[in-house]
Amino acid sequence: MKEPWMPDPEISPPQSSPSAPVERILRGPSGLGTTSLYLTRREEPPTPPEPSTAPVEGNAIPGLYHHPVPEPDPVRVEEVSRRIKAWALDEVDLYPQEWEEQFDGFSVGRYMVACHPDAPTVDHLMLAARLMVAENAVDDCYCEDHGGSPIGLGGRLLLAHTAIDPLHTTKEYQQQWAESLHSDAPRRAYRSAMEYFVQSASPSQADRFRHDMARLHMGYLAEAAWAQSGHVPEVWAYLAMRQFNNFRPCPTITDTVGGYELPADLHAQPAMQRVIALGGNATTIVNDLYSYTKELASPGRHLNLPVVIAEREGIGERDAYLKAIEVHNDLMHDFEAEAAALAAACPLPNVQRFLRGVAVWVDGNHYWHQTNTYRYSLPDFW
Ligand SMILES: CC(C)=CCC/C(C)=C(\C)COP(=O)(O)OP(=O)(O)O
Ligand SMILES: [Mg+2]
Repeated sequence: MKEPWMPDPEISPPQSSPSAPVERILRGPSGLGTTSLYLTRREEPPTPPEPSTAPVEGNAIPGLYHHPVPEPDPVRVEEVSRRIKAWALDEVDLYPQEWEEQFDGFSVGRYMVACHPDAPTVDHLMLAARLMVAENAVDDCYCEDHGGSPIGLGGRLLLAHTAIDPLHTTKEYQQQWAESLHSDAPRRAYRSAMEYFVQSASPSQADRFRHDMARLHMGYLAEAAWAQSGHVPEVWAYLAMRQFNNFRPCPTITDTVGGYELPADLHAQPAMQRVIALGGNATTIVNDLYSYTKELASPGRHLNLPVVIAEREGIGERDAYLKAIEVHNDLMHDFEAEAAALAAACPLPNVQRFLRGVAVWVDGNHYWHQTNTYRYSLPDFW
C-alpha cells in the first residue's frame, strides 16, 4: 500500500521545471558552518492504517471527484474525542451543557484522525483538534449559529486574533489585554490552543499559522459585510471571499502535526502557495456542497457557491448545484496536477511529505463531510 506521505503516482505528470529559487533551495545552504542546516526528518512517521472494507456512513455527492480514505484508526479517534472534550470542558470552559450534543455531533476526533494519518502520536493530533474546535467556536459564536452577527464583528475578531498574535504594549495595558483573553469562550479556546501549538511548532510554523488565521478573519469580514448589506457577489468574487474564509489553516499545519517541518522558504514558493490555495479552495467548496441544505434551512440568506451561481447566473437550484460540483472538480484536478508538478520539481522528503499531507487532508475533509450525517444531508437532486 502507498504510504500517505509519499506523492501519489496516479496524479498527473509534472508540468513545469523548478524555478531558480527552488533550485537554490535544492542545492541547500552553502556558507561556512551550514553543514547542520541540511533538511532532515525529525521523526519517522507511523505505519498508516490498512483500508477498511466496512461501508462508510453517508453518501458521497454523485459526480463529486474525491478519494475515499481508510477508516480512521478507532483507538485514536476515541482517545482524541475523550481528550478534546476534557480540554473543552476543563481547560477552556468552551460551551454550556445544552451545546454538548452539537459538540459530540461535530466528531472532531474522527475528523482529525482521518486528516492526519501520519501524526506520530495522539499529542500531535491534539494540536490540530484544539485549533479546529477553537476555529469553529469563533465562527459559531462571533459569526454564525451561536449568537454571531456581522455587527461589531471586526472588533471581536481583531481582539480574538491577539490570542494568536499577541499584543506587545506597556505593562499596564499588557495586563488588561492578558485578562481579556479569558473573557469569552472563543478567546479562551484560541489562547489555549495556540499556547499548545507554539510549544510544538517552530517560530516559522507558528507565524505561518498566524498569517493563515489573518487570512481567515479577513474572509469572515467580507462575508459579514455582504450579509449586512444583502449583497450577492459575482461568482468570481464569492470564490475570492471563500479563498480566505477557508479551511486553509488546517492543512497547512500538516507538518507540525506530522512532527517535521516544511522550511519557510519552501512554503513561500509561489508553486507551493498555488497548491495550498487550490487544495484549500477545493476543501471549502466541499463544505458549500455538503452544507447546502443546512444553510438553506438557516435564517436569512446564507451564501454558498450553488446559491451564488443560481442568483448571479440566473439558473435553477439544481443546475447551479451541479455547476458548483464542476467548479469543485476543476479545482481538485488543478490541485493534483500542480502538486504532482511541484513534487517532481522539488524531490526533497519534506516537500514530498508536505504535499502528500495536504492531499490526505483534502481527502479526510471530504470523508468527514460525507460521513457527518448528524450535521449535513444532501439535497434531493438525483
Ligand atoms: C476550521 C476552519 C479553519 C474553518 C474556517 C472556515 C469555515 C468555518 C469553513 C470553511 C466552514 O464553512 P461554514 O462556515 O459554511 O461551515 P458549516 O457549513 O456551517 O459546517
Ligand atoms: Mg457551509
